[in-house]
Amino acid sequence: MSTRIAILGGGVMGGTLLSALLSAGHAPGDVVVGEKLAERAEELREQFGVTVTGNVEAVSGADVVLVVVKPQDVPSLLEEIAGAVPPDATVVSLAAGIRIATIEQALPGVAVVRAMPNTPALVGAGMFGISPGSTCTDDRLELVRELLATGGKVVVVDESGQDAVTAVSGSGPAYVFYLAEAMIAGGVEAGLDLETATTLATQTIVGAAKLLDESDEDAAELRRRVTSPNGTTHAAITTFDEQGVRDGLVAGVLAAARRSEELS
Ligand SMILES: NC(=O)C1=CN([C@@H]2O[C@H](COP(=O)(O)OP(=O)(O)OC[C@H]3O[C@@H](n4cnc5c(N)ncnc54)[C@H](O)[C@@H]3O)[C@@H](O)[C@H]2O)C=CC1
Ligand SMILES: O=C(O)[C@@H]1CCC=N1
Repeated sequence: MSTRIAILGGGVMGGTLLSALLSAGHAPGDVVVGEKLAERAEELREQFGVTVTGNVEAVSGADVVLVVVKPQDVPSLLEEIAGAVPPDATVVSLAAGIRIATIEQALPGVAVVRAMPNTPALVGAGMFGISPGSTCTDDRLELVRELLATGGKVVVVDESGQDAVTAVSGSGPAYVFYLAEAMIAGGVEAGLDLETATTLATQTIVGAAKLLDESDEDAAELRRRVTSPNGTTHAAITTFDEQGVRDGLVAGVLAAARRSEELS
């Protein structure tokens, strides 16, 4: 039998998951969205042909409930759906910093999975780190893995690793966009027009990411292969090191992990 899915919160990430699930062949009739903004609800109905309704109605009969509202909206949402979630449903929270224990306390007896997504899921190239709750069986975790895999790659980590996952892949797309902004700015300063600099930087990041993904070599070796002795890359990397760019990036990732810990 097909899996019935409720998506609570149809914003950027909820809409992304909805789109990924339907593209992967889940029937619009098997997905119900709970979205409180009337205008957004209408948009989702029109674009995807799914039912968009209240949260309580959305979770009734669901096998899997995806919680995709902002972290600060999670406690009241859990309170709202507490009596309505089927006892054999699996609840997946994608909200940054919300602990499994918090959800298990709010929904006693219900199996929980915590997941950290990222925005490249918008183009089917997302990264999800998922952690099973105390009563989540391997079968349920596998079902959640399969559902999220429609939007990208999925790794299973212990919940204690979620702050690090958030720091590397959750926030990570922003680091790459930051690099892109800097490469474009450098290109313009070196004499290119903005459009050309943007095309060069974008395709370079896409190509390097693809090479890193598909090559058997690690990042350090791939970098070494671009770097001729005393050449242009050497000049750039030496300057990055002198200016503390690498250390700054490592410190930034650690700051994100600490912030994630603070927020939960
Ligand atoms: N955007 C990102 O890069 C990432 C987002 N996340 C997580 O995904 C979750 C959602 O984030 P976004 O989609 O970016 O936010 P968003 O603001 O675009 O979407 C949230 C949606 O939930 C709706 N909503 C709020 N309260 C509701 C309620 N009680 N019932 C039904 N709908 C309700 C809002 O109207 C909105 O459409 C957050 O918890 C965030 O931590 C996690 C990692 C990355
Ligand atoms: O910046 C944030 O707090 C969220 C979590 C991961 C990505 N965005």
